[in-house]
Amino acid sequence: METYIYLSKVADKQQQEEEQPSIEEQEELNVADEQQQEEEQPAIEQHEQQEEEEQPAIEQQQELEDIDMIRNIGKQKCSQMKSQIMVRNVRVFSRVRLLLPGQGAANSVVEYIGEDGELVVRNPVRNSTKPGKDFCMFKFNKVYTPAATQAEVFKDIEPLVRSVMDGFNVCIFAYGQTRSGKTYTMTLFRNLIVLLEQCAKKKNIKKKKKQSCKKILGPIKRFDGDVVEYLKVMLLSLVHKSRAGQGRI
Ligand SMILES: Nc1ncnc2c1ncn2[C@@H]1O[C@H](COP(=O)(O)OP(=O)(O)OP(=O)(O)O)[C@@H](O)[C@H]1O
Repeated sequence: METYIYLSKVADKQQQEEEQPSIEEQEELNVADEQQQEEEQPAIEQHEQQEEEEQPAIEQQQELEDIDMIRNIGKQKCSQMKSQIMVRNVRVFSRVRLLLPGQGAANSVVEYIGEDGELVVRNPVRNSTKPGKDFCMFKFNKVYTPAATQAEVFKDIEPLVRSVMDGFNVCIFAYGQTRSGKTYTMTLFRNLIVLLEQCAKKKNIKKKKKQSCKKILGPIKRFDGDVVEYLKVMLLSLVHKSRAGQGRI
């Protein structure tokens, strides 16, 4: 193999020497080249000038394409956001109430509270004969431990009030068995009323926002009683309407 390469190299060298033009021939070739270049020069200049003239148009076209692309991305993002909002339209939070005096810790059925909304409860029927049925896991948007304060819960509800001020319809309600802490949690609405009142009084705020706040506050103020009671009445009337087939929740 090595011998073959060597021979081929020698042959190549001989061929190159034969193909090499003489000095006179080379000079002739150079002159011809220069002549050709001179002839082509105006055409090249014309082409360059044309490119220069077309450049702003190309840049403009590019700009328009970029704007189109940004718009399309914007539209996609908007529809993505819309679907995300739809998915997150209903949020379910669970609040585990602390045990009240007289309720022994042994009676608690809560086995595990995860940070991502997992809640594992134990079957209160002891010595269940069905294996695998002793524990049940639920998934919520968030689970508040018995240590969670009212302020912590309110922090998550507050953005909903802000969206009410922006004109969105929001419904918050508590559901659970008796003495599970619904009224206790709903007293947070007193804080919401304070927020709405502040919004309605603010000077540097949009007219639409002010109107939304006043619209909600109006019937609450006219109600002769506590705000939580007002909300209970509202919810109850909705349930009655729904039962009578006149409306729905
Ligand atoms: N997170 C909590 N921390 C401290 N005490 C609580 C908590 N949640 C509820 N409680 C107390 O538990 C008791 C029952 O709560 P609450 O009255 O809110 O229950 P409820 O679900 O509204 O009951 P009902 O359905 O009978 O109206 C009250 O004495 C309340 O103060």
